[in-house]
Amino acid sequence: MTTPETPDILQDRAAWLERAKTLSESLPFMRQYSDETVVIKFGGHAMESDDLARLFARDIVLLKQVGVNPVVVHGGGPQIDVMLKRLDIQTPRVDGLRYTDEATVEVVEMILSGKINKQIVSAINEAGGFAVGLSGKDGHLIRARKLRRTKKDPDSNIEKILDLGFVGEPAEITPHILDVFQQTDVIPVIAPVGMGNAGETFNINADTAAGAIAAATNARRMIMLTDVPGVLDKAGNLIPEMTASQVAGYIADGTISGGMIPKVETCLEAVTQGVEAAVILDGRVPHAVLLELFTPHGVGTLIKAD
Ligand SMILES: Nc1ncnc2c1ncn2[C@@H]1O[C@H](COP(=O)(O)OP(=O)(O)O)[C@@H](O)[C@H]1O
Ligand SMILES: CC(=O)N[C@@H](CCC(=O)OP(=O)(O)O)C(=O)O
Repeated sequence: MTTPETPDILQDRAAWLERAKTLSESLPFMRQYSDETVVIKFGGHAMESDDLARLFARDIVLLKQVGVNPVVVHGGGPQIDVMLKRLDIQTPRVDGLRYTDEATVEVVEMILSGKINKQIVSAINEAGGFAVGLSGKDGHLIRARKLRRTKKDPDSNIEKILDLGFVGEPAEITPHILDVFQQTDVIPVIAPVGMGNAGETFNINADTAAGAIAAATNARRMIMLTDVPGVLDKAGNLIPEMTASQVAGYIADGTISGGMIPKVETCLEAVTQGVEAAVILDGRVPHAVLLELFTPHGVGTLIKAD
């Protein structure tokens, strides 16, 4: 005899069966990444919704639980913007990088190493994980130096040296402290702040820091979570795959601009240095990391060497 609940129960059962099937199908992918390091860059835009930040934290805990070694490197650009505005400090950006004077670098370190880092650590710990927050200063993880970069002056066509103040770049990564965590249940969460030889603090673009850490840890994959579906062409369509020479062309013709420049450059650098694949993904999509790693339905832009 059927009761009024029967259809619901059957529906529930079908839904759970579907979930069990999905889980079972992800087994070969999980095996593929078992004991492998995956560096995940969690961008400031991707973390703006509390719900998404909670889902992200759960996904990171799940990765660790199934034997992957996730290393989280986070940004916080929009959150730094808010604090600088409150303090009435004006800072321009050049090609996606924040000009960083002495007052700004203090705020950058406070927001990245203090506020955001601890928010992510807390979210992962609340989700049942065991996260530890570090900045590039801890354990000499990121020894930094002043960023050396030139830019062509559009009028004279002459390469000019860019002086971005306390913007740094990784000079040397000492992954020793991360190696220690790999043998344990600890999930490292890294703020992109580094120390120079003279003890000065450098503000490092989070994408750049993630790339350097991915290369130094021989990561299998680097995943960049941001607030767009990936790299878009001029008509707004997703570019599913890009090689080094295509990246250069897209930057030159203005298709790729602003914060997307350090992202694609970092991905290229990472794959050139041995990271198997670098992907730019939409962090606003729930479970974007799990979809990318454990299903054949990864979406976004994959960056490959030429
Ligand atoms: N070709 C492009 N495709 C997609 N986004 C682009 C492109 N060129 C520039 N962008 C900009 O880059 C931004 C992502 O970089 P950024 O703001 O630094 O993100 P995050 O905070 O996640 O690091 C996008 O929101 C978009 O405004
Ligand atoms: C030099 C430089 O630009 N540093 C970045 C560091 C944070 C960051 O990269 O955050 P997102 O990943 O959210 O953009 C900044 O000051 O905003």
